[in-house]
Amino acid sequence: MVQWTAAERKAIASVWGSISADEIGPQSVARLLIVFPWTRRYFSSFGNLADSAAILGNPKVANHGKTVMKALDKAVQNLDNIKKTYTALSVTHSEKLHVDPDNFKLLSECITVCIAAKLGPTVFDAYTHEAFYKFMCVVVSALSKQYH
Ligand code: HEM
Repeated sequence: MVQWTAAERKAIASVWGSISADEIGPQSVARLLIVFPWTRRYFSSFGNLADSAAILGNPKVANHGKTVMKALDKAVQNLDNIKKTYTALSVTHSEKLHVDPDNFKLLSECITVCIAAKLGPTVFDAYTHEAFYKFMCVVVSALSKQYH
Protein backbone atom coordinates (compact mmCIF):
# COMPACT_ATOMS: atom_id res chain seq x y z
CA MET A 1 0.00 0.00 0.00
CA VAL A 2 1.19 3.52 -0.79
CA GLN A 3 2.22 5.54 2.23
CA TRP A 4 1.76 9.31 2.29
CA THR A 5 3.52 11.66 4.66
CA ALA A 6 1.56 14.50 6.23
CA ALA A 7 3.59 16.94 4.11
CA GLU A 8 2.70 15.06 0.90
CA ARG A 9 -1.00 15.02 1.80
CA LYS A 10 -0.84 18.73 2.51
CA ALA A 11 0.98 19.52 -0.75
CA ILE A 12 -1.46 17.49 -2.88
CA ALA A 13 -4.49 19.07 -1.19
CA SER A 14 -2.95 22.50 -1.62
CA VAL A 15 -2.27 22.03 -5.35
CA TRP A 16 -5.76 20.70 -5.87
CA GLY A 17 -7.30 23.58 -3.94
CA SER A 18 -5.32 26.15 -5.94
CA ILE A 19 -6.39 25.15 -9.45
CA SER A 20 -9.59 25.23 -11.45
CA ALA A 21 -10.49 21.83 -12.88
CA ASP A 22 -12.44 23.56 -15.66
CA GLU A 23 -9.28 25.39 -16.73
CA ILE A 24 -6.58 22.72 -16.22
CA GLY A 25 -8.67 19.77 -17.51
CA PRO A 26 -9.39 21.14 -20.99
CA GLN A 27 -5.82 22.53 -21.29
CA SER A 28 -4.28 19.18 -20.36
CA VAL A 29 -6.28 17.03 -22.75
CA ALA A 30 -5.70 19.57 -25.56
CA ARG A 31 -1.98 19.48 -24.77
CA LEU A 32 -1.98 15.66 -24.91
CA LEU A 33 -3.62 15.66 -28.34
CA ILE A 34 -1.32 18.39 -29.71
CA VAL A 35 2.04 17.22 -28.31
CA PHE A 36 1.41 13.46 -28.74
CA PRO A 37 -0.66 13.38 -31.95
CA TRP A 38 -1.06 9.59 -32.03
CA THR A 39 -3.39 9.89 -29.02
CA ARG A 40 -5.96 11.53 -31.36
CA ARG A 41 -6.90 8.15 -32.77
CA TYR A 42 -8.72 7.19 -29.56
CA PHE A 43 -11.01 10.19 -29.88
CA SER A 44 -12.42 9.61 -33.35
CA SER A 45 -15.92 10.46 -32.07
CA PHE A 46 -14.79 13.95 -31.05
CA GLY A 47 -14.93 15.47 -34.55
CA ASN A 48 -12.23 17.84 -35.82
CA LEU A 49 -8.83 17.25 -34.18
CA ALA A 50 -6.81 18.15 -37.28
CA ASP A 51 -4.54 20.80 -35.77
CA SER A 52 -3.88 22.83 -32.62
CA ALA A 53 -6.57 25.43 -33.37
CA ALA A 54 -9.19 22.75 -34.00
CA ILE A 55 -8.24 20.90 -30.81
CA LEU A 56 -8.22 24.04 -28.66
CA GLY A 57 -11.62 25.06 -30.01
CA ASN A 58 -13.24 21.62 -29.79
CA PRO A 59 -15.93 21.57 -27.06
CA LYS A 60 -15.76 17.76 -26.75
CA VAL A 61 -12.06 18.01 -25.87
CA ALA A 62 -12.81 20.63 -23.22
CA ASN A 63 -15.64 18.58 -21.83
CA HIS A 64 -13.50 15.47 -21.65
CA GLY A 65 -10.86 17.45 -19.76
CA LYS A 66 -13.45 18.20 -17.10
CA THR A 67 -14.39 14.49 -16.95
CA VAL A 68 -10.75 13.53 -16.38
CA MET A 69 -10.39 16.12 -13.61
CA LYS A 70 -13.53 14.80 -11.88
CA ALA A 71 -11.96 11.34 -11.87
CA LEU A 72 -8.71 12.80 -10.47
CA ASP A 73 -10.71 14.55 -7.76
CA LYS A 74 -11.92 11.13 -6.61
CA ALA A 75 -8.30 10.03 -6.26
CA VAL A 76 -7.40 13.19 -4.30
CA GLN A 77 -10.32 12.49 -1.95
CA ASN A 78 -9.30 8.80 -1.58
CA LEU A 79 -5.51 8.96 -1.34
CA ASP A 80 -5.37 5.76 0.71
CA ASN A 81 -7.51 3.80 -1.72
CA ILE A 82 -6.67 4.97 -5.25
CA LYS A 83 -6.32 1.44 -6.63
CA LYS A 84 -9.85 0.48 -5.59
CA THR A 85 -11.26 3.86 -6.62
CA TYR A 86 -10.03 3.25 -10.18
CA THR A 87 -10.82 -0.45 -10.62
CA ALA A 88 -13.82 0.12 -12.92
CA LEU A 89 -12.13 2.99 -14.80
CA SER A 90 -9.09 0.80 -15.44
CA VAL A 91 -11.30 -1.98 -16.83
CA THR A 92 -13.06 0.56 -19.07
CA HIS A 93 -9.79 1.91 -20.50
CA SER A 94 -8.41 -1.58 -21.01
CA GLU A 95 -11.33 -3.66 -22.23
CA LYS A 96 -13.68 -1.12 -23.79
CA LEU A 97 -11.50 1.78 -24.95
CA HIS A 98 -8.32 -0.28 -25.60
CA VAL A 99 -6.10 2.63 -24.57
CA ASP A 100 -2.40 1.72 -24.47
CA PRO A 101 -1.51 2.35 -20.79
CA ASP A 102 1.74 4.13 -21.78
CA ASN A 103 -0.54 7.03 -22.68
CA PHE A 104 -1.60 7.50 -19.02
CA LYS A 105 1.92 8.66 -18.26
CA LEU A 106 1.77 11.17 -21.12
CA LEU A 107 -1.49 12.70 -19.91
CA SER A 108 -0.10 12.79 -16.40
CA GLU A 109 2.86 14.83 -17.69
CA CYS A 110 0.52 17.20 -19.55
CA ILE A 111 -1.55 17.76 -16.40
CA THR A 112 1.61 18.44 -14.38
CA VAL A 113 2.96 20.91 -16.96
CA CYS A 114 -0.37 22.81 -17.09
CA ILE A 115 -0.52 23.01 -13.29
CA ALA A 116 3.13 24.11 -13.03
CA ALA A 117 2.60 26.81 -15.67
CA LYS A 118 -0.50 28.04 -13.85
CA LEU A 119 0.89 28.09 -10.31
CA GLY A 120 4.46 29.16 -11.10
CA PRO A 121 7.72 28.07 -9.48
CA THR A 122 7.14 29.72 -6.09
CA VAL A 123 3.91 27.85 -5.36
CA PHE A 124 4.68 24.72 -7.42
CA ASP A 125 8.13 24.36 -5.89
CA ALA A 126 10.34 21.26 -5.90
CA TYR A 127 8.71 19.73 -2.79
CA THR A 128 5.22 20.28 -4.14
CA HIS A 129 6.26 18.91 -7.52
CA GLU A 130 7.69 15.80 -5.87
CA ALA A 131 4.46 15.10 -3.96
CA PHE A 132 2.28 15.75 -7.00
CA TYR A 133 4.54 13.57 -9.15
CA LYS A 134 4.11 10.72 -6.68
CA PHE A 135 0.34 11.24 -6.73
CA MET A 136 0.21 11.04 -10.53
CA CYS A 137 2.43 7.91 -10.51
CA VAL A 138 -0.05 6.22 -8.17
CA VAL A 139 -2.94 7.29 -10.43
CA VAL A 140 -1.17 5.90 -13.52
CA SER A 141 -0.36 2.67 -11.73
CA ALA A 142 -3.99 2.25 -10.55
CA LEU A 143 -5.36 2.94 -14.04
CA SER A 144 -2.97 0.35 -15.48
CA LYS A 145 -3.85 -2.27 -12.87
CA GLN A 146 -6.63 -4.12 -14.71
CA TYR A 147 -4.55 -4.60 -17.88
CA HIS A 148 -3.29 -8.12 -18.46
C1 HEM B 1 -5.08 10.54 -15.85
C2 HEM B 1 -5.48 9.66 -16.74
C3 HEM B 1 -6.93 9.45 -17.18
C4 HEM B 1 -8.08 9.57 -16.46
C5 HEM B 1 -8.23 9.95 -14.99
C6 HEM B 1 -9.16 9.26 -17.37
C7 HEM B 1 -10.51 9.30 -17.04
C8 HEM B 1 -11.54 9.02 -17.90
C9 HEM B 1 -12.94 9.02 -17.54
C10 HEM B 1 -13.50 9.34 -16.14
C11 HEM B 1 -13.63 8.67 -18.64
C12 HEM B 1 -15.15 8.50 -18.76
C13 HEM B 1 -15.42 7.01 -18.56
C14 HEM B 1 -16.87 6.64 -18.66
O1 HEM B 1 -17.66 7.40 -19.24
O2 HEM B 1 -17.21 5.55 -18.14
C15 HEM B 1 -12.69 8.46 -19.72
C16 HEM B 1 -13.03 8.13 -21.02
C17 HEM B 1 -12.14 8.02 -22.04
N1 HEM B 1 -10.77 8.05 -21.95
FE1 HEM B 1 -9.71 8.38 -20.26
N2 HEM B 1 -8.65 8.95 -18.60
C18 HEM B 1 -7.29 9.06 -18.52
C19 HEM B 1 -6.39 8.87 -19.55
C20 HEM B 1 -6.73 8.59 -20.86
C21 HEM B 1 -5.79 8.54 -21.96
C22 HEM B 1 -4.30 8.80 -21.81
C23 HEM B 1 -6.51 8.26 -23.09
C24 HEM B 1 -6.03 8.09 -24.51
C25 HEM B 1 -4.92 8.56 -24.99
C26 HEM B 1 -7.89 8.14 -22.69
C27 HEM B 1 -8.93 7.86 -23.55
C28 HEM B 1 -10.26 7.88 -23.21
C29 HEM B 1 -11.33 7.74 -24.17
C30 HEM B 1 -11.20 7.54 -25.67
C31 HEM B 1 -12.53 7.84 -23.44
C32 HEM B 1 -13.96 7.79 -24.00
C33 HEM B 1 -14.29 9.22 -24.38
C34 HEM B 1 -15.67 9.41 -24.94
O3 HEM B 1 -16.03 8.72 -25.89
O4 HEM B 1 -16.40 10.28 -24.41
N3 HEM B 1 -7.99 8.32 -21.33
N4 HEM B 1 -11.42 8.67 -19.24
